[in-house]
Amino acid sequence: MIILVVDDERPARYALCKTLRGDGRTILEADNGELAVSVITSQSPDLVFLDLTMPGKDGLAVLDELSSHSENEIPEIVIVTGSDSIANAVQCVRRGATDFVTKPYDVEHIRSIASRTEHRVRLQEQLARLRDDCANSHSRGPIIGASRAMRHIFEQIDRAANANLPVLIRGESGTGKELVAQQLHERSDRKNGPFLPVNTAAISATLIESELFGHVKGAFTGAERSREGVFRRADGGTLFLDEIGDMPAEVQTRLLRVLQESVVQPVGSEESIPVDVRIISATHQDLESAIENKLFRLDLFYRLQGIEIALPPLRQRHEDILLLATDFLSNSSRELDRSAVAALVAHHWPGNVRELKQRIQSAAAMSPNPKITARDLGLCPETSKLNEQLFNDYFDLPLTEAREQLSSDFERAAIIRALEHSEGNVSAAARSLGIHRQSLQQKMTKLGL
Ligand SMILES: Nc1ncnc2c1ncn2[C@@H]1O[C@H](COP(=O)(O)OP(=O)(O)OP(=O)(O)O)[C@@H](O)[C@H]1O
Repeated sequence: MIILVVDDERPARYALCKTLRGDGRTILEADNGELAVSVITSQSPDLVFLDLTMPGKDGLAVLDELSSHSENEIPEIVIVTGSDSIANAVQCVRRGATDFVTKPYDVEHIRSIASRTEHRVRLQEQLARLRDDCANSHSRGPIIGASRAMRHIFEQIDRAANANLPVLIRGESGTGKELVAQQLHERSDRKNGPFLPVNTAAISATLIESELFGHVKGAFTGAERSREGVFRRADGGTLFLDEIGDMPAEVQTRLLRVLQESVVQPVGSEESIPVDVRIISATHQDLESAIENKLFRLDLFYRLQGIEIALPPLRQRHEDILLLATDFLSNSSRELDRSAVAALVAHHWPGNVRELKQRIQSAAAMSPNPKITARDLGLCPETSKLNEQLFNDYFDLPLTEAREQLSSDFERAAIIRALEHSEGNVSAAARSLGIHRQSLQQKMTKLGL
């Protein structure tokens, strides 16, 4: 804790400083109002004992000046005054001072004021730490998640960021693999270097080598100029190789060489150029079966896998769904209604967070009402429920019974969905289902709708 003692009289300052001395306390002194203002603004003391009567800028003027700097928080200020100027001291309290003491002061009273501030400072520090911990446990940069699985991912990001080993990120499409790769880069010593994402599945097999390693002029028909390639462009930074499960075999071989020797050889060149690049790769493919089927090199797999981070699908982390949904809505004035909340939690999320983001953002843009419904999200609660339980409820039944039950459950869900879409208009629902109105009415009666 920092305490500032302001008094123009040296012996008075000395006595107060002596009274206040203690473990963990830094005591600063100022012998005039000007200096007091400058120390308060530059050192941000936690507690100030301010003499009211001083030549030049007195205590009241110091307070006035501090309150005119509205950007700075006024610290806890205790006015020290003679018994003849209590009225002025009261004035000071009105202008923002916390308290006042009269001279000759009681030493124990002064010490108790300091202890009280010390206690407050400690509580504030604890609160700030808790707030940080809390914010930290729910996000890493733009990555949000409160589930146990995501908190584990956050710990892995923290540990892996500076490990300077390759990282292989696995997970279904839309689970946030690229976001994780970015955070690993942002939190590493390489953060001032480039972060280059390359979708290896999107580059044509004929161009991929030149894309990754570059080429020299004339290396092949159409190579009118030499090209650097992403490895050299990412020198000193991180290269994010996405969809590595779809990389052609000959590129796998050359990539392995770069990883083993840290040199690249541009297409058409004999020259080996050293590169310092950290590789983070990602895939949604089952690499083990690709290896078994000789589609992916085992030695390359081991090279890329240095550290493995496996992102769980969204349907396995229900706690994150509403947290993410609320975050995706944060720039809009819309809210989710109860049907939307139920549907979000029940949906199977085949497209993971990408699908959630897209559904929320499009509902927020398109919904005419302030409350977003399940229908605005394109999620009918009945079908979502069916989706979630799909097949699970039927496995224990004999096959023929299961087939009948499944068919009748599906019919019910399809009818409810069609009726919801047509806002209860039976003719329109029948049209969308491709059946006659009477037939739909009979089915509705049978199903008790
Ligand atoms: N935990 C998360 N918090 C916030 N946004 C997320 C999270 N996970 C994914 N997203 C968002 O979802 C979208 C898809 O994420 P990303 O591109 O990182 O997924 P991916 O696993 O790399 O997908 P793909 O395999 O299809 O390339 C992005 O808009 C991303 O910002």
